[in-house]
Amino acid sequence: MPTGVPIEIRSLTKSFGAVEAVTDLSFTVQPGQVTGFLGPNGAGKTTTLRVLLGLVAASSGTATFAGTAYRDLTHPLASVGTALEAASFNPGRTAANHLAVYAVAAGIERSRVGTVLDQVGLTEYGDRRVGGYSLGMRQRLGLAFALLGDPGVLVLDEPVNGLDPEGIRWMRGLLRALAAEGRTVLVSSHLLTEVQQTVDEVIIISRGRLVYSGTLDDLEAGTTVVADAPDRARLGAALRGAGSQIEQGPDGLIVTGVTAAEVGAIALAAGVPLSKLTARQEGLEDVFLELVGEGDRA
Ligand SMILES: Nc1ncnc2c1ncn2[C@@H]1O[C@H](COP(=O)(O)OP(=O)(O)OP(=O)(O)O)[C@@H](O)[C@H]1O
Repeated sequence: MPTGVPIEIRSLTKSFGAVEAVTDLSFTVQPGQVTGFLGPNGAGKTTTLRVLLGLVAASSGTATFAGTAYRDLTHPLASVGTALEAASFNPGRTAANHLAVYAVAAGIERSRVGTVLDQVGLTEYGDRRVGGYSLGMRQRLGLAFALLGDPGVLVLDEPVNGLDPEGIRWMRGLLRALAAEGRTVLVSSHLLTEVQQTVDEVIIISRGRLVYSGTLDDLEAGTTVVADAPDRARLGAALRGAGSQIEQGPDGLIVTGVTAAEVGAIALAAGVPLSKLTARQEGLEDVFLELVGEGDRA
């Protein structure tokens, strides 16, 4: 059984002329779990993955597999399986033919072609030309290619994009099973909801910088407090004075970054009687949008 190694991104910066796509980015992706690599469009996910896979050079910093750069891997396809977005397959060739060509070139047993087609549910379509494939079938073929060398690490760019709900459920099961075997599985997406039930860990970037790295559970624990007082302005001033972030909500002040008990204590200390105090679990997507600075657009 292939075992995964950590993916290590260290102080990675990548500029394209005047555009800094990735800035001083550091994170580690551990084996044995599915990690989501999240951020809105243009956040720098694809750039990070392209540097990791040796497709573009970093401006500074490193992106390695346990210290080894992709180009220095002895057997790349057998170590790291990749499916980048918009993978291009010759439309005139069949899926089985495509995979066989790659297998032969990489010295991988031809029997793996049937195995991976089976793994991704394309066995009965293996002899059809890829030109007739739906987006979802192309995604499955991309994954079949990634699995061809039975690698310990999988790097997948937007793998559920284009899949129907049934396909997403299937992909979730497969990725979780691959991680449970000890592989390192990194899955990028611009939608947290799309991968929410698939990932254990999340890395969130925005404008090329890390904004969150940790478990999905910890991310979910973000709470908001709604508080109100007959004298709302005084309550607002007291909370602001204590360093809390507040905004006007329909039924009170929405306070972030503190617990309900802390809001109560701040109000008491300021001598402001409260008329309302409730802790509200934020929707996960709200937390995500807040982190990436798109809360206003939610
Ligand atoms: N080859 C390039 N030349 C110039 N700018 C680039 C190039 N590649 C990416 N960028 C810029 O770098 C930034 C990050 O892009 P990137 O594609 O990495 O983001 P992303 O998070 O993958 O977004 P998406 O989800 O849309 O793919 C963007 O501002 C993009 O315009």
